[in-house]
Amino acid sequence: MTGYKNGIANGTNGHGGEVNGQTKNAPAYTAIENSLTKRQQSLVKDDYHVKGDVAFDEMNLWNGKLQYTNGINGTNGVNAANGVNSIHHNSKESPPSQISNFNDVMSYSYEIIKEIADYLLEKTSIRPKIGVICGSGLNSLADFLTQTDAFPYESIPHFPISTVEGHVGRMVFGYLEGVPVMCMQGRFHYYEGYPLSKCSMPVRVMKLVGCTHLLATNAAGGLNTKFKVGDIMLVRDHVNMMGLAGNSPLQGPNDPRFGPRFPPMTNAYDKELIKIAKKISVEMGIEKNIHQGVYTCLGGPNYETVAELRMLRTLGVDAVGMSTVHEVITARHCDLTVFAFSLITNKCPSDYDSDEDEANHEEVVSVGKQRQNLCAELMCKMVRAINESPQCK
Ligand SMILES: O=P(O)(O)O[C@@H]1C[C@H](O)[C@@H](CO)O1
Ligand code: HPA
Repeated sequence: MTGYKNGIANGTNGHGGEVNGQTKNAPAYTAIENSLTKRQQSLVKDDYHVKGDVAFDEMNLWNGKLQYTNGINGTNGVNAANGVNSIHHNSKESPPSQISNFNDVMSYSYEIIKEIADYLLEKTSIRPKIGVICGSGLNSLADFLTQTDAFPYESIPHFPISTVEGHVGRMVFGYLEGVPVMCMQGRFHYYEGYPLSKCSMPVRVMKLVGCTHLLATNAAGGLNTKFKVGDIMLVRDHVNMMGLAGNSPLQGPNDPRFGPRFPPMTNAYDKELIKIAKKISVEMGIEKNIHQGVYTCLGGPNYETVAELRMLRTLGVDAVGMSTVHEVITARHCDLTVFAFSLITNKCPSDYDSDEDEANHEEVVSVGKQRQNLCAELMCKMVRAINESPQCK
């Protein structure tokens, strides 16, 4: 709790935020806490008491420089965390002069990404072919790796930190089914305050480290009424809602060393790998629990309204989450072959009288844990199949 509590409390000790150009003292944590309903309190407790230190410290890291330019900035919105002292400090990351929800591609130039890749390659002798991203509740996929070298994100130069419960926050190199892989145990989300280019920056690191494939997993809400909680959806395609609204990880100057200015996306998810996954699901006897479908990523962190869920269904979306799409776009831009699956952790109600529980992160993480072995088995078999495919040779 220290991070959140101290952070806000420091605000009252003369370190206010600035609202519409006026300095205001931040309210004490207890005042905020008291104004919440019991249910909100428990959600806040879960989110901030577990990871809050990290989330707030990450903000503190940018102490004095924190400016959201996406409609909430110092001049017409909130300029928070002025004067708040940092508790933990990721000294490797140079403070950005501005946090923009639009983009900071320039802060992750080819040279910086190469520096990160070289740093990792210097510290491990493993040379991964496949990059894996673990979704919420699916961190234990990395526990199946052998001969591991693990790097907490705060130890990697220029790396952000993962602030979400259920995301460990480290890059693990090792062998899965004898195949060299690197695995993100915890990813970065837009709602954590990182621009999309920063969320998907590790995919470019995977590329420069030598990976040819990206395997991404996520937790998602099931819109397709055929999907049950615990089922797996092989991602056939996505609808890039955030991109349609003008927010892309590729926004800004294009560096052709990564890929072309205008990359196609019609074959974003490799068809052959989807076929292989279906075959594997038959071998595993879980074909009834495996579907194919369309995923979309929304900005979060709130879950969707009924009207939004209805709209998404009308658009042909089968599962909704808060990640993956920008990672896949970044991967395809630099010509990684992509396979992704969603674990359906909750159903999405389509009417106001639904007796489904409201979506909540505890359930998401808990279903992830219940299905982690199944997901890991599928992942292991996919890695083995990819390694045996001519593409990977
Ligand atoms: O990292 P993923 O996409 O698996 O996590 C999903 C989306 C949010 O981060 C979280 C919501 O419960 O789960
Ligand atoms: N909506 C958005 N993201 C999610 C959901 C959901 O219902 N479940 C898990 N991640």
